[in-house]
Amino acid sequence: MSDAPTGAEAGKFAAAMRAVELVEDGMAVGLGTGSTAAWMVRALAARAAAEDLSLTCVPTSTRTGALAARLGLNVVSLDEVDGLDLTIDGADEFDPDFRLIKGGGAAHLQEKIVAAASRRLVVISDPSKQVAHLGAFPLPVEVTPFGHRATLRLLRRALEGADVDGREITLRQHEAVPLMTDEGNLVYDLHLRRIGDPEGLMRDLTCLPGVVETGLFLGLCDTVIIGHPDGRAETLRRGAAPEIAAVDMAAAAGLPD
Ligand SMILES: O=C[C@H](O)[C@H](O)[C@H](O)COP(=O)(O)O
Repeated sequence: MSDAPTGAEAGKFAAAMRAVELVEDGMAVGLGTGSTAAWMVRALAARAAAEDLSLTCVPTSTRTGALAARLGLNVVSLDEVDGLDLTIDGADEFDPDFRLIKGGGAAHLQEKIVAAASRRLVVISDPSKQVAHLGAFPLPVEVTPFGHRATLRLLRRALEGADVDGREITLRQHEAVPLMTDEGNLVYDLHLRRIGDPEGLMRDLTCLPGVVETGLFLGLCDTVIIGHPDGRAETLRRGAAPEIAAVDMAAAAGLPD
């Protein structure tokens, strides 16, 4: 049990609560990673227990898998299912075409594989992630540890001709050492400030030897739910008018930790 969330956390909670309403009995569901996705896992666990839902859940990171299993969800690996009905995940940025930057928590490789195996990817967000153009959030690029300095040189060269406003690249650190992803790789963060051509940039980066995956999610997401701190959850769908629903914010106190 926990205190009622405030500020951005309240928005994340509202979005998560609204998103889990999309889950139906019998579904195979992809579980995203991050602080917003953690609200969703808790909300889903509460709903599954209250309604005795039979769900199969595929996590996108070891930490999400541990949380989901601890809260009693039926957790399996992606290779144990034929596909997923729905994945619910957070994002670091989304633009008006529902193009995303993900990977602030370094989980974007597994997240993208799970999203691509899902019929739908629904993003849950607080209002701060909505942007006119991608790129203010540094773009994560997962690379193999082998030859990563050579890969860095290739990344620098690829950015020379790219339609971006910044070109600084940093190696992601965790507790003063290079961060290692769940897949044993490293992450370079590309500080681009503005990405003029996300599709072209993704093509130019993913073809480089040593690059495993980028945090650009293009053409994968069809719905974004923005949670507001006052409990409004705004659902944006491609080609449809936004829908607003009110979420019971008091329900946060009843979620399992
Ligand atoms: O690698 C992490 C994921 O892509 C997250 O979904 C993303 O960073 C958003 O995380 P949060 O909900 O904590 O802002």
